[in-house]
Amino acid sequence: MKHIKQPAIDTQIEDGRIRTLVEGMLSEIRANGEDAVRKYAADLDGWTSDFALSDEKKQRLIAQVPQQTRDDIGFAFKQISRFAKAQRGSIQDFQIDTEPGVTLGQRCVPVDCAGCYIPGGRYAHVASALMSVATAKAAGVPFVVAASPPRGDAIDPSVAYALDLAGADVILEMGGVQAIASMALGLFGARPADILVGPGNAYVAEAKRQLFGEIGIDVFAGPTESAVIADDTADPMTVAIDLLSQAEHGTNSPVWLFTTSPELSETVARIIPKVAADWPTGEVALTAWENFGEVILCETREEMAAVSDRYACEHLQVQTADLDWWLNRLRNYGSLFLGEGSTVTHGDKCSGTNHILPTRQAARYTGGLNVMKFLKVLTWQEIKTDADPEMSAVASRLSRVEGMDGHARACDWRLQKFGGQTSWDFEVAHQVRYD
Ligand SMILES: NC(=O)c1ccc[n+]([C@@H]2O[C@H](COP(=O)([O-])OP(=O)(O)OC[C@H]3O[C@@H](n4cnc5c(N)ncnc54)[C@H](O)[C@@H]3O)[C@@H](O)[C@H]2O)c1
Ligand SMILES: [Zn+2]
Repeated sequence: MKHIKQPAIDTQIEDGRIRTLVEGMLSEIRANGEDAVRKYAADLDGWTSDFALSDEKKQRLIAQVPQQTRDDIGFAFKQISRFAKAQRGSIQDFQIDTEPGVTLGQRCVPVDCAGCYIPGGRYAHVASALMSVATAKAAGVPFVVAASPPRGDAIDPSVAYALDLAGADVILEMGGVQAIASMALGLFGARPADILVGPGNAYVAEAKRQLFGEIGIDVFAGPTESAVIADDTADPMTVAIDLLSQAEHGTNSPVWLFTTSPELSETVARIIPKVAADWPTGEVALTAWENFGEVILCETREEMAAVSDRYACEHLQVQTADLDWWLNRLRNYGSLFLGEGSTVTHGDKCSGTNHILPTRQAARYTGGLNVMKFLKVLTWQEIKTDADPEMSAVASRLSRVEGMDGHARACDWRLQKFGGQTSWDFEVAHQVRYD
């Protein structure tokens, strides 16, 4: 494997700066609550109005949304909900009788309240509003709080429409770390969230990371990443456009090309600046390409697969002759886009799979947002008093192997009470009981 193009910037230094800054903001908000949030919203976003979006203002915003946009948001909502509901159907409650009188079960119970962050700094992330809220609702979450940074004197009207359509119960016009903290702590009349979901910039992703434990989070969904795997059958122009289209997310959005074709790698690197020349967002995309773009030339498809799995990219496109081989072989990615007909934009906006996906190699251990993230898989059991006593006898003996005599006695008591077996002198227990 050979690096044809390397990134120009070291992300480690930036990570340390953001970690410290977010730590300070969260502790300030814990100490001074809503006052601290108001200060950050004013300083960072120039916002000094109320945060909770009133019904009257929401209706005014929604009225501004053109019919075509409503229809398109409706289309995306339908696709995303269909996929999410199919996911919900794929995980079931069940119970199983493992022995006579022994029943074990699983129940999938949604969290009470989800906090959904919808980014809105550089772009109005309309689709993100659907991805999080519609998925939470498909999972059966009864109460959803959403927060999105205001753009001018309100959140984006199309975001307001999408949030309303998807069923958000409370909407906060607020962005960044302060919005994440407000949803976690239940400030400004919002219920404290049990889980925080949604993508965001490096500050937002870091705030979620630091709050994890105290509150659930979906995934580490920071600045967008994209990679293309291409062999010599791929069209260099399609590859260049696809890489640039995702680099558009922000100047810290890396894009990677893994290829076995020296010609393709050379052509793509050469044409990228020319392709971006007339894009309205070309400067952002090109800066991201310069700062973080990488091109890696591999000897074989096996080596490409290994490199790709190591990068564990958020979005992964495959433009090769042998798509089935790749689908079966690849193990680490947030979402996979197979063939030249699929591009990340399809999944980002409306095809139906979720676009809130793991970044920074988190795809090694998790997929993206899905209904399961909002569900707790709870287990239960009923061991009948006339069940085979062996269950209690084994539990008792294993407890003593571990040195836990109290645990053992909880079973010994039952063995004696229901099975007539004695392995312990029950005199004291009887005395206490009949005193
Ligand atoms: N991983 C995913 O699934 C996924 C999906 C879509 C978008 N994204 C990412 O979401 C991000 C959206 O970023 P964005 O910035 O446009 O919107 P954002 O809403 O995430 O962030 C805007 C907020 O950041 C805060 N902020 C800005 N500068 C700050 C500073 N110096 N210190 C503290 N806080 C500051 C402000 O309060 C502002 O409201 C992009 O990085 C994009 O790549 C990721
Ligand atoms: Zn994207």
